[in-house]
Amino acid sequence: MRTALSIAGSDSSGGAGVQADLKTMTMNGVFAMSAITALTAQNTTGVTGILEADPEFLKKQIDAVFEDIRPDAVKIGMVSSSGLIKTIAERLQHYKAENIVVDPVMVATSGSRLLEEDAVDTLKKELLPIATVITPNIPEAEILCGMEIHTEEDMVAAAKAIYEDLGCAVLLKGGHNINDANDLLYTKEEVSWFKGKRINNPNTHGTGCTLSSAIAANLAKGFDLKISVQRAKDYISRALADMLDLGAGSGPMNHAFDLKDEWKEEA
Ligand SMILES: Nc1ncnc2c1ncn2[C@@H]1O[C@H](COP(=O)(O)OP(=O)(O)OP(=O)(O)O)[C@@H](O)[C@H]1O
Ligand SMILES: Cc1ncc(CO)c(N)n1
Repeated sequence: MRTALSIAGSDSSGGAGVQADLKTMTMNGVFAMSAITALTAQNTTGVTGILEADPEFLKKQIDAVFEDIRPDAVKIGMVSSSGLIKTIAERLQHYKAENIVVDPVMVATSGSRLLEEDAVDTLKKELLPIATVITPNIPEAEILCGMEIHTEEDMVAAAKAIYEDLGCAVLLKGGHNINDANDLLYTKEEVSWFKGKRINNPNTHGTGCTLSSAIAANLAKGFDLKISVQRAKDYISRALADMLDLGAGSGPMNHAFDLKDEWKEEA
């Protein structure tokens, strides 16, 4: 069985973070493991507390995984602060990890900061350049490239600027657009659009975590990046279409839908 590791924060309400990652990876047919960067006390209405792991303990978790069950892919979500980012980058390079998907999580859907402001530079210098692909949403991409994004042309220009600055493929997510949910993949070879019909579901807590984990799971199974992104997009559309409605705020997606074997198959 193929394997994947989520390096991310815990979401007590189960919709985002490590909990979303493990559900998504399992549904996509890989064995899922975790190294937790931070505990959050969180629900659909917001984050009420954050307790970071210390970098030495995060290192122990990553070492425990790599020295026993080497992951075929690694997804990285909430990294919280510079010390944790440096530890992750150093360990992944040490183990020559492959298929690294970084979701540069900065602010939760509810508005709480999940990355310290002064850690953005460390993220850009140390972690993003070693990624196979990064998956910023529009506000995150604006911070990474310093330009405003209003149109699809702006999305192409921003993804190009980030690619040229950091050297990693960029999947710029359009989930924050009003009318559609079109994502743009910018790689060394080509620019591809993944067109998505916007599903009228306000419960989008954890969409970014789910998409990046589904990409990692499909890379782990041997699909190339473009196919992995398409399969991940199909997965998230299916999960959103279930219209689960839990909690008072932006609720989580359903992952426990009837499983088709095609979600699990390897390349
Ligand atoms: N209402 C929707 N209908 C269809 N697809 C959506 C919808 N909302 C988001 N998506 C898709 O979900 C994925 C995640 O996108 P989004 O831009 O919402 O990420 P994010 O802001 O990082 O998520 P998070 O809310 O977890 O921080 C993208 O593929 C996006 O196109
Ligand atoms: C722990 C955690 N990671 C990521 C996100 C982004 O959705 C969140 N809300 N919580």
